Amino acid sequence: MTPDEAQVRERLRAVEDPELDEDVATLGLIDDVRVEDGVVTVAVAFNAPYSGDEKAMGDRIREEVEALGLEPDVTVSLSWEDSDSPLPDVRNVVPVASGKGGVGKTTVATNLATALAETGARVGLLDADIYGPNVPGMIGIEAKPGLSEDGKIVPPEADGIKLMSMAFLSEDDTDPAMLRGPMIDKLLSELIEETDWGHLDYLLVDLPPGTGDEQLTLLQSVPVTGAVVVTTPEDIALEDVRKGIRMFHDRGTPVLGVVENMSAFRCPSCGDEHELYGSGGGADVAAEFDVPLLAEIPMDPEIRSGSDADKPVTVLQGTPAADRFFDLRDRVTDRVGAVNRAERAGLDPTDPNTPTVPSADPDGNSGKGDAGGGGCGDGGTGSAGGGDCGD
Ligand SMILES: Nc1ncnc2c1ncn2[C@@H]1O[C@H](COP(=O)(O)OP(=O)(O)OP(=O)(O)O)[C@@H](O)[C@H]1O
Repeated sequence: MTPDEAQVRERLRAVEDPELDEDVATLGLIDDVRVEDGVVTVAVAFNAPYSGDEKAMGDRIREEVEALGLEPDVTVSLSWEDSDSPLPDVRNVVPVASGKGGVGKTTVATNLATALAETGARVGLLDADIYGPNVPGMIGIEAKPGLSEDGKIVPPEADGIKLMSMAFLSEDDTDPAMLRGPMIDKLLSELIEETDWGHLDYLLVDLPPGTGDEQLTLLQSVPVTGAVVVTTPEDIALEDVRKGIRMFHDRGTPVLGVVENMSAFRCPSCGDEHELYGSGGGADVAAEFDVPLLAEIPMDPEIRSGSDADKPVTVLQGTPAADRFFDLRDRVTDRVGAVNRAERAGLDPTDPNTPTVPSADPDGNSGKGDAGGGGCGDGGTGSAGGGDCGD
């Protein structure tokens, strides 16, 4: 006799979530199961396109369905969509922040954006660094934004990334560095909401350094998935990064993790790495706040010349520096997935490493949305090129 939906759900208890230490059915991540003509359609509540963990879980679900003698069709459900959000078509907003200036925040944001775009993810980058909006230069975008028929700003695009920057504003006699308080709030909100981003898997935001009003404006105006916090290893930077992490946690915003930049000097001739400013500071701060250390990126002339030549180093494949950023991308997508799934499961998304008994109904009847939305290969939005669930 063909197994029914309840039996399939029971079988899916064998699929463990690697971050939340619980199975996907118990966590309430199976939105729907349908059995029809030997095909099982499973709609999963995953929302981190190109996350290796979510791809692996998709593969495991397929294996379990096949073991029941049925053909699997794993799709991403649309239950994540939030029509009340000011950015309903943007799946994940990820600010890149730093406690102090000059630590390499923009370098990390631009390289992370190009590394994400390299996978095929739909990526936007908002350069909200009011005091030094330098992303267009670093990423090599010369085109200016356009205007759509319905009056929205159309961001220029390069290397698969849509970019909006405070730098574009200086064209109309407005020096962003002269702006203060409410004007900054207004401009930032406009840049975010009046831009026609289209469907995005990830919108990265290069925040101004520090822990002031501009950062808070952003946190208030859009639903932030989680922040990447960048620091250098020396003590003074670490003190500032602590403030940054506290700011996010005080507002209930998850911190995806810490990036220690310029953690050592990579000698271009011998390839060895030499610690100039000490090491392990980023790891210590990450441990102190119980968030992951996402990457240790050495000071590398390739990274520097990449920014100077308007090409993030991740556009060049196969260099040691590019590989660090590809690893960072993989960690970030997995963490985005973990934070989203923790929230979905009723766990504390600011602390997904500490699972508690989930409040979700173990039968998966979360009551949120229905299944059958876009397949795992299309990011659940119906258009091409999005999420990857192991197809
Ligand atoms: N790992 C690295 N190796 C070599 N050079 C780097 C590295 N990270 C950043 N740089 C260089 O350091 C300079 C400052 O970096 P970046 O502009 O990214 O810092 P920032 O934190 O965004 O600064 P700001 O606070 O001014 O916005 C740039 O010239 C960049 O190319």
